[in-house]
Amino acid sequence: MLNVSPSLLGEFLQRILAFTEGNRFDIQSPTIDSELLFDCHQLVLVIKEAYDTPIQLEWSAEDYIQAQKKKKVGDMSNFPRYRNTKPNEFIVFRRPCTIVDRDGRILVWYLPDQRQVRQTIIESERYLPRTSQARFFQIFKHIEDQLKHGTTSNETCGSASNVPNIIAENAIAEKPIAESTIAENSSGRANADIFHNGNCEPYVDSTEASSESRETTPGRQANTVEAQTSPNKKWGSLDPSLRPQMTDRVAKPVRKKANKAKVTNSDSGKSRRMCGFYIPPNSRILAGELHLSASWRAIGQPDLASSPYLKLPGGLSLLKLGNDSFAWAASVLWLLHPRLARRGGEVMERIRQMSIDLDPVKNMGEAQAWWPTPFTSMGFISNKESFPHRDPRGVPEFFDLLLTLGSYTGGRFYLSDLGIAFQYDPGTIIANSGKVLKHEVPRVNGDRVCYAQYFHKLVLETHAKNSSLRHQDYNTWMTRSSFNEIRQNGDMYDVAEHLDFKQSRIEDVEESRYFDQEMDMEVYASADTAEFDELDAEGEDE
Ligand SMILES: O=C(O)CCC(=O)C(=O)O
Ligand SMILES: [Fe+2]
Repeated sequence: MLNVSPSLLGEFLQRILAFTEGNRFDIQSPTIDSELLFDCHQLVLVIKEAYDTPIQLEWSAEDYIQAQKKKKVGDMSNFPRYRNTKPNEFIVFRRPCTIVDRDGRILVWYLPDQRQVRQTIIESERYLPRTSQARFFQIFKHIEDQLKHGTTSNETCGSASNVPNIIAENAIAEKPIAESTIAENSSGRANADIFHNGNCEPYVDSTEASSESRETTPGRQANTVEAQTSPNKKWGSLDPSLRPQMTDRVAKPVRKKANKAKVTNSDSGKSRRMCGFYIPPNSRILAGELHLSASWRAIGQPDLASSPYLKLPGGLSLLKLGNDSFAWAASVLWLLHPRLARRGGEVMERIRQMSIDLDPVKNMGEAQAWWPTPFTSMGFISNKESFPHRDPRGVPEFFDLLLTLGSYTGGRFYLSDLGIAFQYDPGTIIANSGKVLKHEVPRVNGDRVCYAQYFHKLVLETHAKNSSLRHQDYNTWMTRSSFNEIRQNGDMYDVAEHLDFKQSRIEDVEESRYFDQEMDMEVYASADTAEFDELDAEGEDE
C-alpha cells in the first residue's frame, strides 16, 4: 500500500500556487492518483480566492490577546465586531475568504467546497476528491466502536430548544433549529445517501434555506449586505456573475441561558467534550468522538504519550485506510500556514526518531510511519454541536484545521465575538485560530462529522526545548506576506530570512520568558472562555 506523505502533497500545492502566478517551476507530480492530483489544483484556486478576499478587522490580534488576558479589569470596547454588528447579529459568508487583523495576520481561512457553494455538481470545480466523502465515512465507521459517546444533549446538556433571536430589525431570522430539523427530516432529506459516493447528489441547502428565510422574513433582498471587499478575484472559469451573494445579515439562534447553565454546571460532571451529541432521525452513524494523538501530555503526567489505540491493530488500519484522505486534508497547511506545517513536521520527525522523552511503551509503534499529518492530534467528531468555546490547549498563532462532512443542511460556523459566520456545508475546510477566536457550531439537519487536526501547546513546547529551531521560528502567525512569498517563490524560503513584523519583538525576549508567556495564555484562556474551558482544563486528557 502506498503511503502518501502530506508534506509531499503540501509542497506540491505550493508549487502549483506559484505556477498559477506565472512562475515556471518544474512541478513534479507526486505519485498519487490522477483524481487527487486534479483536486489539488482545485484546492489551490479556492485558497487563492480566500486570500484575495480578506475580511479585515480593525484591530490587532496581539492586542486582542492581551486584552483577553486582562478581561476582568480590561476594556474590550477597542475590539469592535465586524461592521459593528450587534451581539447576536452576524454577517454570513459563503464564498472563500480570510479573516485578517489590522496588521495582516491571517486568523481564519474559510474554504467552502465550490460544489456546495454553487449548488450544482460541476466536476471541474469541486476540490474535494470524489471518493473522499465516502472514504471519510468509511473512516468514521471504522472507529465507530471507539467513539466516546457523551450524553446526548437532551439528557444532560439540553439544547433542543434553541430559539431565534431577532435583534436587528429586518434581520433574517434563522429557523429555530429543532423545528427545522423536523421539517427537513419529514421531507425525506435525512434519507439521502450520506457521504456522497461517486455520483454526488445535488446539494440544495442554500436555495432551500434562502427560500425558507424569504417566506418567514420578507425583505431579505433589501437587507443583503454587499461584500465589502473587492479583491482581485480569479476563479478559473467561474463567471463572477454566477456567484451566490456573499453576505447576508442574520440573527443567530441562541441557546437559552438556562441550557447554558446546565451545560456549564461543573456539578454535572460533564465537560464541553461530553455535551452536545445528538442523534438525527435515520442517522447512519453514531454520535460520539475520538481523539488520537501522536504525542500528548496528560494533566499531571510528566511524560508525553501516544494514544493507546494507535498501537492496536484497529489504530494502524485506520491510518492505512484513511491514508490519502488524511494526507490530502493535511496538505492544505503548506499553503494556509507553512511555518506551522514545518514546525509540526519537525516534531513528527523527532517522534519518529524517538529523540524525545516518549515512553517506549507509550509510543505509536508501527503507526509512526503512517501518522498522516504534521499536527500532533486528530479529532473525529460525529453528530455533535459545538458550544461556544475557545480551544484552551492550542497555540494562539496556530490554526486548528477543521473539515466538516456528511449529509446535512443548515451548517453554520459562528465566530461568536466577531459578528461573522460562515456557511458550513459538507466539504468545507476552516483553519481557525481556535485559541484566540471563540467559535460555535450549532446542530444541523442530518448527519454531520468533523475531522479536526490540532496541536497541544505543551507538546510543542516540550519538543521545542530540544529543538535546533530558534525561538522566533516557533510560533509565528500566518501573514499575508508569507502567502505572497509562496506565490512568488513556490516555497517558503528560509524563515529566518523572511521573518514578519514579529521578529524584532520576539528576538528581545528570552526563550524562557517566551515559554512563560505561553503559560500565561493558558490562564487567559481558561479565565476567559467561560465554563467550558475550565471544565476542559479539569482534565479529560487521555
Ligand atoms: O464541530 C466542529 O465542526 C468544530 C469543532 C471544534 O471547534 C472543536 O472540536 O474544537
Ligand atoms: Fe474548537
